[in-house]
Amino acid sequence: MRASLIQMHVDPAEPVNSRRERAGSLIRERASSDLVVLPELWPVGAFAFETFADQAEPCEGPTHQAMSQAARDAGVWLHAGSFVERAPDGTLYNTSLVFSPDGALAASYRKIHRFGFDKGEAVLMGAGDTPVMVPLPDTTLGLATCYDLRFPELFRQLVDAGAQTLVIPAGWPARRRAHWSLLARARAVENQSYVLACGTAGTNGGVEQAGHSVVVDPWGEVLAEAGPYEEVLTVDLDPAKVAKTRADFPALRDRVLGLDTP
Ligand SMILES: NC(=O)CCC(=O)C(=O)O
Repeated sequence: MRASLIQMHVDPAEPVNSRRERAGSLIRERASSDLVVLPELWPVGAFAFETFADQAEPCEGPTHQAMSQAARDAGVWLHAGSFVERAPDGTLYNTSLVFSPDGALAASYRKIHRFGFDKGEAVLMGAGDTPVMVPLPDTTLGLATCYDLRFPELFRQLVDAGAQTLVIPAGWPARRRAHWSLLARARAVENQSYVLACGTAGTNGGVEQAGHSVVVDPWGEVLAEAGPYEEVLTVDLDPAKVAKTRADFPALRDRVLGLDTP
């Protein structure tokens, strides 16, 4: 299974429409991949909070349409990263979309853990409350977004429900790059799963982005890692490696659940 992670440069100087077109072109260039992944909030920038309300779209807005078309043109499964969704009741969400190769929407996921503590995304957006998985022909995706990476219980829930490949679009800041790399590997090792973690390059909202998108295998080996600039990582995954790792080193089986609270 060939996966491509498109680490886009997100710069407020580039109009959203042209970035959307550019994303479509980059996806079409990856027609030889089975799965293409984009980062978090690439239309606007994960830290460009002041633009969220203006750039919010209904679920079937321009980003949905452009990504559906690109998935169909390329004939790929597309995790289209996330965009600012305006729900019918007016609430904003950080929403990821996954399209099948015929361009149909296969799944959407509203980010559960909002970043910013008492400001930014945490106050501007509503929180999702539903973990989401997407069955592909060769693997089952478990979806998470950026700050979710810090919450291992979400990933364990996804894995318990059958996820084998954890997909994490992000807009992770450069100053916490060490956490990003460490946590991506940790989630792969502890869950004996592939991790596809796709970030952005550039600076938005005054926050320099880390880049360094990474693909980690179920044993924790880094199969590919991007640098700090716009870049596409393409990696061949062996879906059977998940079951093999879990059988050869059955740590997931050895969990002890339901211990008394000390
Ligand atoms: N967009 C985000 O979720 C940023 C997360 C982050 O900066 C961190 O966890 O650190």
